[in-house]
Amino acid sequence: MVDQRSNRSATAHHADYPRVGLFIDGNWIHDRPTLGEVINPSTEAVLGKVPQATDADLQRALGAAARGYLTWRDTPPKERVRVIAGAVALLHKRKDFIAKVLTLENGKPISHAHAEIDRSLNFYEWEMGQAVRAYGCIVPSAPQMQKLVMRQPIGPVFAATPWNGPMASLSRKISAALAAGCSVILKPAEETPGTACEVVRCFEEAGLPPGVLNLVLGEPAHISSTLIASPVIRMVTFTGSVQVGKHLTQLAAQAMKPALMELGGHAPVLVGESINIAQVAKLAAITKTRAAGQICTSPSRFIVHRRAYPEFVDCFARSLGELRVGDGLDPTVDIGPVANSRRLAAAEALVEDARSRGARVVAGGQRVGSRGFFFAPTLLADVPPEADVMTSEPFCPLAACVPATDLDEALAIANSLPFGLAGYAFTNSLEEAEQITRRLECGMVSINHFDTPDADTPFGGVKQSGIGREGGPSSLDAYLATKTVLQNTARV
Ligand SMILES: NC(=O)c1ccc[n+]([C@@H]2O[C@H](COP(=O)([O-])OP(=O)(O)OC[C@H]3O[C@@H](n4cnc5c(N)ncnc54)[C@H](O)[C@@H]3O)[C@@H](O)[C@H]2O)c1
Ligand SMILES: O=S(=O)(O)c1ccc(CO)cc1
Repeated sequence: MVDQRSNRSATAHHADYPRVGLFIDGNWIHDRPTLGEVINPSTEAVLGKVPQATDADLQRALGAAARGYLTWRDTPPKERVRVIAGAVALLHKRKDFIAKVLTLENGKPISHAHAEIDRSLNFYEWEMGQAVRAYGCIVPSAPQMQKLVMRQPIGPVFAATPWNGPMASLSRKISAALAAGCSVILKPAEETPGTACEVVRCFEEAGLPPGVLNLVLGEPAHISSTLIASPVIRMVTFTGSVQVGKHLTQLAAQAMKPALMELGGHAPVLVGESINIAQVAKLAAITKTRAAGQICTSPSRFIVHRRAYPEFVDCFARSLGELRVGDGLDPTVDIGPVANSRRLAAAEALVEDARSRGARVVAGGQRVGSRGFFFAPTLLADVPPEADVMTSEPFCPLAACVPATDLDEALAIANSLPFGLAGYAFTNSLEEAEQITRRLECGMVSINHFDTPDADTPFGGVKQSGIGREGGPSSLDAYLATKTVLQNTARV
């Protein structure tokens, strides 16, 4: 996380943490005023400093992205793939180091950091395949008239990415943009810039031409408004909160630019009556607490058949209680800290609000220790619909449980929010599963497991959870513009 308080005692850089810089037109820039410090959420120690791009830096990044685009657009797809593959090879080679950087700045357990890197590498592998298959088409026509549909890279892209998946989110975006032939100005989260710098370094060393991938850091609102308004930028892609997503979409609309938005959710989990309750509860505890509950697809609202409810609540609470909270660098730890003191305060407030409205706190409910931003895996039962946790994304290791009498009631609760990203259901009834997949208002639904889309399937939300999809067979669509060519082949 970035911390602008000036009273921190430790200022030395952590030995395993890279120096954070801006990367513009193929050059690293470090000598800029400090925006804030990167803080290890497990220890609250300072890891490094975040340099703040000046307005001149932003203009240089725009100029570089414009030139980089012309080079990369005209680079044959097979050659683009060769360069991306070189970067991927370096990412593989440096995986242990990058995983440590990711855990230091984000807090997630080191094995989860490795898993996030593996997942990210899949995104690059998938988009390399897509790069050579960005086919257009030929439309049947009359003699001497050719009707062609070409798909060309849309142009320089502005990509802003969050701290909760410091590598996965930016990899989704730059893998597709670079495969399509676009240049990119990346603004990673100021909280987790080290991982982003390491990824960019791999592309630099793999021979990506200058200006094709640029990295800027600074005041997010200023960077976004400057870059999105510039005629150089042709497309905006963001992963983060609904609130910021709406703001960036408005900026994009003012400049008539397409926006790909992967925003928040509040994932419902429908639990039927005839399932293996202990098994599902254990899986729920593990999934709920991944990234300390700070994933947009985190299961949040457990809507449980009334007859299974008491046993499910018991088993879920027990499974949460068995998980070990601590510094992610300790390989025996299951759950790391939340990202910052804001998230800790948010978790405490959600628990207090629910408790004051009559909910039962059946596991956790408070912070752990006095140093680091640790919050106990928490389960709230019998949560009334008016409690804040039932309507606002918790983004902490906190699950809410409510009973439902039948599927109609469960679906009504699940669909009652203006969000629709992930949804989950556990049932052994084929009929129920069919109804749930059809009626649940969300961009993805997993039945009888908690997995979320990998590179090969589309990922994105409905309602306020976003616009557009990442991954899957159409992953390059957002980064390509369609051009129709009507060509009279007769002599004129
Ligand atoms: N969907 C996701 O993956 C995701 C990721 C992070 C946060 N969130 C949501 O956001 C909530 C608040 O988290 P927070 O306290 O870190 O939020 P925040 O709004 O203070 O900042 C979150 C991130 O958004 C970025 N940001 C903020 N304003 C921006 C702008 N104008 N342009 C570009 N980037 C901008 C920041 O750089 C920061 O990294 C969470 O509770 C969660 O609901 C969602
Ligand atoms: O830890 S991961 O599951 O890889 C992950 C991916 C994306 C994001 C951003 O929402 C967070 C965590």
